[in-house]
Amino acid sequence: MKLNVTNETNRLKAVVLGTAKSNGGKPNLADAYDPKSALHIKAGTYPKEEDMLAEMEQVARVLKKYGVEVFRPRVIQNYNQIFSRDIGFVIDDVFVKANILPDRAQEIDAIQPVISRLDNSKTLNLPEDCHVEGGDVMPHGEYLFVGTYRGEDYSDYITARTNPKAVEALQKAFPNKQVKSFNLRKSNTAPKENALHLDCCFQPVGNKYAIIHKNGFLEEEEYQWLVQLFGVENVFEIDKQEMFDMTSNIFSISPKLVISDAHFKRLNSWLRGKGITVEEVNYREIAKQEGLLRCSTLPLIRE
Ligand SMILES: NC(=[NH2+])NCCC[C@H](N)C(=O)O
Repeated sequence: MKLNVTNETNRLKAVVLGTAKSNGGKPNLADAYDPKSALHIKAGTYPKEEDMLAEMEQVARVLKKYGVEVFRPRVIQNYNQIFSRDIGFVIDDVFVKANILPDRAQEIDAIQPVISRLDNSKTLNLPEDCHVEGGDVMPHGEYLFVGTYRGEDYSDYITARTNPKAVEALQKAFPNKQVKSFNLRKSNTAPKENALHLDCCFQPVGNKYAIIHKNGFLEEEEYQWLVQLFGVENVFEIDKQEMFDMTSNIFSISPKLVISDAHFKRLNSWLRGKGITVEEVNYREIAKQEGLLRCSTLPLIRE
């Protein structure tokens, strides 16, 4: 299989879609690794497997409708495998294995059948002390955008998943790309103050647009840099509640076609106004675990 991903929106050909099968049910509060899951565990509203399964089937159906080849992970019993995005990522024709949160380390085994189809020279393992998850990594033509957390207290945050060492290693591994990193706001306890990954507060869409949440960025100038790159008139700014709802975490099948949540009324009508077709699904239960459509997909081939 020849991989190819150079941006977030080119016509999608092949993708891994996570699975909610045997996801292990409601974790103990102490075992939650993001604040939004913790909130729902406490409130007694943690999502049920059957509901999440049904939601993810809607996405599978849309992908198939548009002729996308869909791979699913092998099911590991009682293990959360919904958010395939984070376990690895494709940059150009290279598959990079993520050095993910130890709680999620087994997830990669489940896509071994996909990895084994790749040329060995086209897979990359970063050194163990380079922490990185796919939700923080976005190729964008000549650029590689990477969400990170640069604070000295990095290790206090279970919500900080990509460290500056990984940013450096990615720059070394992809010398032809200009790596642009973004210091993201982290909170272990307040989901509205937590940009868990870059894709929780930013994502390019269409051929020149982007969705963004200012408060997700710790450095004003890094936020401004993105706004200038896309042009202020092409940027859809979302508020705290919208970030909490995961509004930046839609998924592009092509520059003219996205999968979005039916509840994102404001975003969806803005997208349609830009000539983009919006396939709506219901992903409200998945969203309770602080991830959404981008997080549950791992693109392998885009045109
Ligand atoms: N790319 C993403 N934003 N992924 C979301 C992952 C959510 C999952 N609950 C975690 O904390 O790891």
